[in-house]
Amino acid sequence: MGFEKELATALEAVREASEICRKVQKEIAGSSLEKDDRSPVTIADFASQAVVCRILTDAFPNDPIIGEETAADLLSDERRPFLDRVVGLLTPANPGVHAETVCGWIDAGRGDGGDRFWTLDPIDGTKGFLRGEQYAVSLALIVDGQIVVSLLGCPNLSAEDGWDRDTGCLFSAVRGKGATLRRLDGSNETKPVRVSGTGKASAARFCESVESGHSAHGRSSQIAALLGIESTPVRLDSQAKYGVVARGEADAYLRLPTKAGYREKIWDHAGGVLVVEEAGGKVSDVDGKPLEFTHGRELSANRGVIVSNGLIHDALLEAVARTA
Ligand SMILES: Nc1ncnc2c1ncn2[C@@H]1O[C@H](COP(=O)(O)O)[C@@H](OP(=O)(O)O)[C@H]1O
Ligand SMILES: [Mg+2]
Ligand SMILES: [Mg+2]
Ligand SMILES: [Mg+2]
Repeated sequence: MGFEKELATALEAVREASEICRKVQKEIAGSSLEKDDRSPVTIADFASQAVVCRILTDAFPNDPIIGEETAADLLSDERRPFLDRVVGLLTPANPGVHAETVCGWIDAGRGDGGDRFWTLDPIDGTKGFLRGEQYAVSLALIVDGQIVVSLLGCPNLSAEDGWDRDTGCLFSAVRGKGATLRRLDGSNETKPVRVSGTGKASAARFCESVESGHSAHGRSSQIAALLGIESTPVRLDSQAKYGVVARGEADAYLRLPTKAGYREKIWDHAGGVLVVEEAGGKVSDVDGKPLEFTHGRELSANRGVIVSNGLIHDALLEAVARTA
């Protein structure tokens, strides 16, 4: 199956959501609040989830969506002004839309898994978004446990080679059909995406999370030292890290477990994984096992994530094991 309709619908959804995110990021002050787990969320996270869920549900009414956000975080009286701002972001494209309708769109992302479902991170890297740095809109379709379509909209990641640098870029992949880069505007010009050819682990350029609470920075420098790597890792937020490995600007992305018990969420990876794999790279957990997208909202069978150009993957896993 070619998944043409799925890809076209997902491209439209990620583009529309990214446009809203860009608009909010220009006037970000006062646009965020804290969730029960103390992590930040902004009006753009909710608006992005609403837009993507609306577009997906229109096109594929039977497909469940597992999204990060829930409208429950907007429903107290004191948060009503915040909800009204989310509605305001959706009004230009949906004149007269009501708060209840918007909450319904957001909660279309509360689906369960199954044989065929979508997973959505409406803004991955919310902390980066708030700092004016990298973030991504991440969307993937999973069928029978396999990611078959994946997209990463990266509004603050420059497109390469003469493309307008301010446009941002959009990675996509369909299983068996390769990975592709587009500008984030309406243009449909595409470029193939390929990982680097770096075969010597000592020459590897790492990237990792900005947030040391999300990935153990100390351990990644031990791993780099073991491999004889002298360059310092590039730190950037969000699944944009998958994008930079996919297009060969970095050779590996290490996400090393921190405090015991944290399980990675499927939406923090699904959009990036297939882009890297279809670009010729490899993704596994720290034990070398493939990521399993068949256990609901979490990657509960995996610990950490190692992403590479493929060529240096075994060397990375060996060094990871030696620092365990
Ligand atoms: N203790 C933890 N360990 C690993 N990841 C965590 C974490 N706490 C939060 N995260 C996840 O890290 C994601 C951001 O990753 P990165 O640091 O690569 O930008 C967050 O996504 P959101 O920003 O969508 O909430 C969040 O889901
Ligand atoms: Mg979050
Ligand atoms: Mg995320
Ligand atoms: Mg998020």
